[in-house]
Amino acid sequence: MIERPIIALDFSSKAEIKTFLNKFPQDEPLFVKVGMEIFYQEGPAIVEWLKKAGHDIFLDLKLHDIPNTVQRSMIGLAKMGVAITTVQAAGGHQMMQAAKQGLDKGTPAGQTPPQVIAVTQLTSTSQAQMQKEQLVQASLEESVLHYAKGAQEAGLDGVVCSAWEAQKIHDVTSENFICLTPGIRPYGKAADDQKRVVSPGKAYLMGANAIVVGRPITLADDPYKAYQNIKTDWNDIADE
Ligand SMILES: O=C(O)c1cc(=O)[nH]c(=O)n1[C@@H]1O[C@H](COP(=O)(O)O)[C@@H](O)[C@H]1O
Repeated sequence: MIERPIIALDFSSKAEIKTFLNKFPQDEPLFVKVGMEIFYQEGPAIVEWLKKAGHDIFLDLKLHDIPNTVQRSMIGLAKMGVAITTVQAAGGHQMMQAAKQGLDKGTPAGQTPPQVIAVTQLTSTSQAQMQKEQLVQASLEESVLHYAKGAQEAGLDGVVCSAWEAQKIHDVTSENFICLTPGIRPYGKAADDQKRVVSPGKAYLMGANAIVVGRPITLADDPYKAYQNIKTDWNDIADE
């Protein structure tokens, strides 16, 4: 289990991230998510800068391409020294294997390769939407479980999913197969564009191994307080 909530740094510039992180104690190492929004603005330098400040990085670029392209991209990504990265499960078995091979090949000697997890069905997707837009006849849960089994068979470390699916994923894979869950909302907070939302404590009870939280922290009046409250909810139940 990753005890710190992973904070999604969904900002469009380093300056905005600086302002945001200045609201946290400067000696507190965080686990942060660098996603497409900031990565496409600032490039790998943002990862380097956050690492230097002592933070662990989840680099979420959701790779999805032919196996050769994904493998070669992962060789480059592995040099950035991040803890976790992502691919799209829909890219298929061979692509996921290629991602893992690329990370193993690209990781400098003596370092541990990043863990790689597969995005299943986005937490902003509802079952009705999935069936209509992706022309999938299965239920959303069946689709997520199918992707999770495929990711495990391809040698990946886990999946990104909603907490609603986490326990069943563990049942069909293993207890240590990572279920990293976004779509986290403390009780009473707006779901925004998310469809499958769960509170931090409930996510733990439902089998999540890690939570990713963006707007409930980044848009809070007091981000550090919001972070601490979420961390307490997530850890308190986990400690019981
Ligand atoms: O891969 C992700 O991180 C991800 C997958 C998913 O299914 N749903 C999802 O919300 N995310 C990410 O998790 C974060 C959630 O942000 P908030 O909805 O603001 O808490 C965003 O950075 C999303 O990109």
